[in-house]
Formats: sequence, C-alpha cells, structure tokens
Amino acid sequence: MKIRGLTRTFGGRRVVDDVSLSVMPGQVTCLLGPSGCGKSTTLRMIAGVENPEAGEVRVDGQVVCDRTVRVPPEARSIGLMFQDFALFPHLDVARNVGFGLSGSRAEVRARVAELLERVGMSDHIDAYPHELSGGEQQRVALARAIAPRPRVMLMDEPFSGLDDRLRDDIRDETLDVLKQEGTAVLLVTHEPAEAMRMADEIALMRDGRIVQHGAPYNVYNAPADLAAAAFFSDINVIRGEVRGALTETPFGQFLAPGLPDGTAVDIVFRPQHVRIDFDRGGRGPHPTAETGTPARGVVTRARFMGAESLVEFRMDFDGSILKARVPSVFLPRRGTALWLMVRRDRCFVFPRR
Ligand SMILES: Nc1ncnc2c1ncn2[C@@H]1O[C@H](COP(=O)(O)OP(=O)(O)OP(=O)(O)O)[C@@H](O)[C@H]1O
Repeated sequence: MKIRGLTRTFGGRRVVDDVSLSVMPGQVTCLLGPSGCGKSTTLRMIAGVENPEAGEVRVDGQVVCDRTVRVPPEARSIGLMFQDFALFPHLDVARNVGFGLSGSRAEVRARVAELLERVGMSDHIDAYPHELSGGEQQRVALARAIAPRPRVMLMDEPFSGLDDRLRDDIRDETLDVLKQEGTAVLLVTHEPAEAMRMADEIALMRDGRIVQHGAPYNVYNAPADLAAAAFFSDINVIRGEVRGALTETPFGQFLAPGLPDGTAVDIVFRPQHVRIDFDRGGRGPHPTAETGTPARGVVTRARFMGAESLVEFRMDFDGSILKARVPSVFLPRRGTALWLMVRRDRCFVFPRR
C-alpha cells in the first residue's frame, strides 16, 4: 500500500498535512504519535470513510483514492480492526467470521474453520460474542477482518481494551497471523512500547506531519529532534553552545558537527545511559573515552522499580535535576553525593528551538 500527500483540514486547521508512506506486504508500519496528531484521520482516509482534500491512496498499485477516483470502502481490499469495532452480538462466531465472505456454503464453512483454527478459536465456533472474554472476542475480530483476504489491514489501537498480560500475547499472535497472510499492516498507536514491539517501521507523527520514519531501532537511537527523543522515554537535557564544531559541558566535550559557532544546543541523553560511581573524598572516577568527564550530584530521590532503580540528582554544576536508571542493586540514599557519567555515544546534540 502506498499513500502520497494525504491532506485534510478541519475548521481551518490541517490535521493531516501532506502525509506519505508505504507498507509492503507482510510488513507492519506503526503510525505513532500523541493524541490528536491526526493518526485516526489518516487511517480513515485510507479506509475511505473520510475524504482527503489532496493526495492519493494505492493498494497493490491500483489507485483507490485520488482527486477523481473514489473507490468505496468495501471495494478497497482493506480490512479494519478498531478497538470499538465490535462483533455482531446476534450472530455466533462462525457467522461473524463468515459475514463478509462470498462463495458456496461449503467454501465459506471451510474458510471459517481454517481461520478459527488459525486464531485458536475452533472450540468456540457456536458461541455468541457475550459468551467470550475480551481476548477471545479480539481473536474472532481478527479472523473476521482477515477472512476476505484483504491486501491491507488498518488497525487503530486494537489492543487497548485488553489487560497487559493478555495484550502482549494477542499482539504477538495477531502479528504472526497477519505476516503469514502477507497482509500490509498499518497500525495506529500512541504507545511507543507497543510500536517498538510490533513495528517493522515506525512513522512518528506530530501536528499532522510525519516527522521521522524508520526501523524502531533507528528511530529510538537516532531521534530527529528533542521531541522525538522525549516521546520514547524520559530524557535529560543540558544546555551548551557550539565552538569549533564542539560543545563544552560539565560532562566534557560533545561533537556538534555542521553547527556554526554560537549555536545554542541541547545535549540530550536517556536516563539509562547515565552511569553512577562513588564519591572518593570529593573526587570521582577518571574520565574515559566512553563516558567522558564525571560530574558530581546529590541524590534527591531514589525509587526501587524491580529490575532497576530510578535515581534523581541535583547537580553541583548548576543545580539542575538529572535522572539515572541504574541496576536495582543500587538504591542510594537521599543526600548521598555521587558522580555521574554519560555514555557519550548515546547523547544527541540538537540546535535549541
Ligand atoms: N470530523 C471532525 N471534525 C472536526 N475535527 C476533527 C474531526 N475529526 C478529527 N478532528 C480533529 O482532528 C485532530 C486529529 O484527530 P485524530 O482523531 O486524527 O487524532 P489522533 O492522532 O488519532 O488522536 P487520538 O489518538 O486521540 O484518536 C483532532 O484535533 C480532532 O479533534
């Protein structure tokens, strides 16, 4: 599936602004962004229930929507799975799944049986939706959505109604089924963890635009800007200024390639890339190439989180607060002086906006 230049305005505001992306068969792209950034509107235009002002949608190379063509939603070979896209309450599982299928009764019955087997619901073929748990209903909804073999599946927060444990299982199972079918999947979510778990590609959306697009690893480890970094985790920010393609900070020098002298920059790093070490009579550990110069801070808060501790420091150099995530064998007391170092290869330098 390929979309190009999709644009939609509501009340004079461009809620979707020139959005382009493509999803290959058997691939999952997550449209990730905060509430209200235009994700659902994008999906609705692809599905055909909302009309774009500009742009084009292609499924398998065929135009299903542009300035002149408007293929109706049911003829686009697009399946939908939305959180509130309920099963028909008055139909049993078999008839829910077979609802949109054409062919002889025997063919429909065979396809329904195959799909229910695939999603592990064969034992519930005669059940009605109210007799099923949320997870079971979701499995049936998946079987129903893939029954007509759509080339594209659009999913809008489809797992948000499920509790955490179940959600992980259903996500993985759903992905397996869609990959086996070779469906191109576009999944909308506002949860970075969900996107990273499910996506081959993440398209990060903000204010109606795609601000970054790439594999989860790359989007997480090479964010396009400060907001993109902050969307995936807590971040620490220290300020600097560029001199000779470098910026000097209490943690040592950082490269600022391509930025002219005098540019104000934010040096950004995630709490898990902070190392801590003991105070040795007012001195810290030696600087290293990996972690640069240590800087001293005093613990203002430390929380035990199971696998790790979240520790906050007030830094000696300017009184600012920095956060560190460290293995939970460390749970320093409030008021303890410690030395912080940051993984230099995990810091991002952005011009300040
Ligand atoms: N039919 C409509 N009329 C007017 N404004 C609309 C309409 N549909 C959406 N909007 C506005 O467009 C913006 C984007 O909405 P959209 O539902 O696409 O965002 P979203 O990123 O999916 O958010 P959420 O995750 O909360 O659903 C919002 O400000 C919303 O209020």
